[in-house]
Amino acid sequence: MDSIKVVGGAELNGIIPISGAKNAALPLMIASLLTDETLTLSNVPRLRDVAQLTQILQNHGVDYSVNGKRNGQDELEGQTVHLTAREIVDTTAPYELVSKMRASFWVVGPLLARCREARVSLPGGCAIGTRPVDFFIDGLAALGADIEIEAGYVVVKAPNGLKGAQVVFPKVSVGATHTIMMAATLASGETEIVNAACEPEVVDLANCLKAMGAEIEGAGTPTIRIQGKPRLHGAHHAVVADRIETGTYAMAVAMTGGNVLLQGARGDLLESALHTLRQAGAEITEEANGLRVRRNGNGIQAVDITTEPFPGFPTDLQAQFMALMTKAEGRSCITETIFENRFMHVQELARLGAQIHIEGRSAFVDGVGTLRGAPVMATDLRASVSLVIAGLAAEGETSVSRVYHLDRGFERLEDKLTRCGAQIERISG
Ligand SMILES: CC(=O)N[C@H]1[C@@H](OP(=O)(O)OP(=O)(O)OC[C@H]2O[C@@H](n3ccc(=O)[nH]c3=O)[C@H](O)[C@@H]2O)O[C@H](CO)[C@@H](O)[C@@H]1O
Ligand SMILES: C=C(OP(=O)(O)O)C(=O)O
Repeated sequence: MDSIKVVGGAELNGIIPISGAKNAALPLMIASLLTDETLTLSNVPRLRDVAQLTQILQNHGVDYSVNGKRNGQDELEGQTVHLTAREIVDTTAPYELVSKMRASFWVVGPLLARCREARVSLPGGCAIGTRPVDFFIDGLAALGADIEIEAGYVVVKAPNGLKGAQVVFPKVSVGATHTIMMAATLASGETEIVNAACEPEVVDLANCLKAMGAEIEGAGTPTIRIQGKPRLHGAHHAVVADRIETGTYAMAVAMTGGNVLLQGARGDLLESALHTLRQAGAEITEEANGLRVRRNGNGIQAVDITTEPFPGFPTDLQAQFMALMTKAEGRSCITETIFENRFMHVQELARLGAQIHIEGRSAFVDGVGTLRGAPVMATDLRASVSLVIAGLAAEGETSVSRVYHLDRGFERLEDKLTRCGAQIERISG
């Protein structure tokens, strides 16, 4: 299995292009199931999760093609993909495919809305909590679906089609919001989603659905209203910039020092995280073509954070922020409120010399002067990249194994960091 070798100590200086967001690209690709016309998506990142979802969609009958530019720039740019679900040939999403990635479960909404039935395996995904699907089941039932769980599969049927209704989520869920919003676009009448997720990826999906002919109001607020339509049509949509990749590299620069332009980044998508980074001592400025992050000389201050749904501090940046806090001056308290098991990076950061102890939902990080490189391993995507960030500032060599986690969500990670002066390489093995 491949690993990533990082030799710490170098500052980061230069330009890092920000890719299209994984967490937007995935639901956008799934939206192609809602129409028999072609959905064209540009700025799609080249990631393992995108390849995995492509396989799942192809299994349903989606025709998939890519036409990136065939010149030297191509490898640096997001790809443009065309997805055409002229006919759904199979309404089953099998365990072998769905168990690898949480978001693949979301096909249940479009398949049910378009074909009036679906059989979708219970999902997998990052091991960060139990991650049930009760909100999806209750939401689809509210739209009139009959639902049974059979041998690990969610079997949904709506022989007379879905009917618009009020769907109230007990807790904010990004995936359940995506799924019910997509299903409701083809239901009869109005659907109101109450306590909807406000994440930028929900807004991006809503914008694409609107371009496909859906009528949606309120995306980005806790109440979304959808007027169902008999059919949607093809469209062209560009995937929004990845706010988690943006925050990750901003934290890497805060960690190592230096001066990097995060090209194409949108500050309005991660104000809470940027505010926290400024409090910690990073200088962040908006420029015409992105965000510039600098830290020159000054130390990093300890800051407390609590993860929250958007616009709060994102759980997907918690591990990276913890890595930064391992070298801060003072004690930081990091509280995780979204997932009950998202501190798996703590014991690995400890291998590098970090001082962290956990009390319930909070981790207390006492900054240390020096981290020292070591072999480490992570069990999920953001935890893995937090170890890379720590390795960039550690003395000596850090080797991060289970690189396939990083490949799920970070496009050309080693290349982007190397171009800014980091000593980082992939070791095949
Ligand atoms: C591919 C993608 O976009 N993944 C993101 C998405 O995951 P995902 O959509 O899976 O996360 P949710 O927003 O659904 O999860 C939020 C919380 O709701 C709970 N819950 C959710 C559904 C349900 O039916 N029942 C239930 O109890 C979850 O266990 C969790 O505690 O949002 C998370 C929260 O911002 C991010 O960390 C993930 O990166
Ligand atoms: C948790 C994540 O992904 P997933 O929901 O696909 O497990 C993530 O992107 O950090």
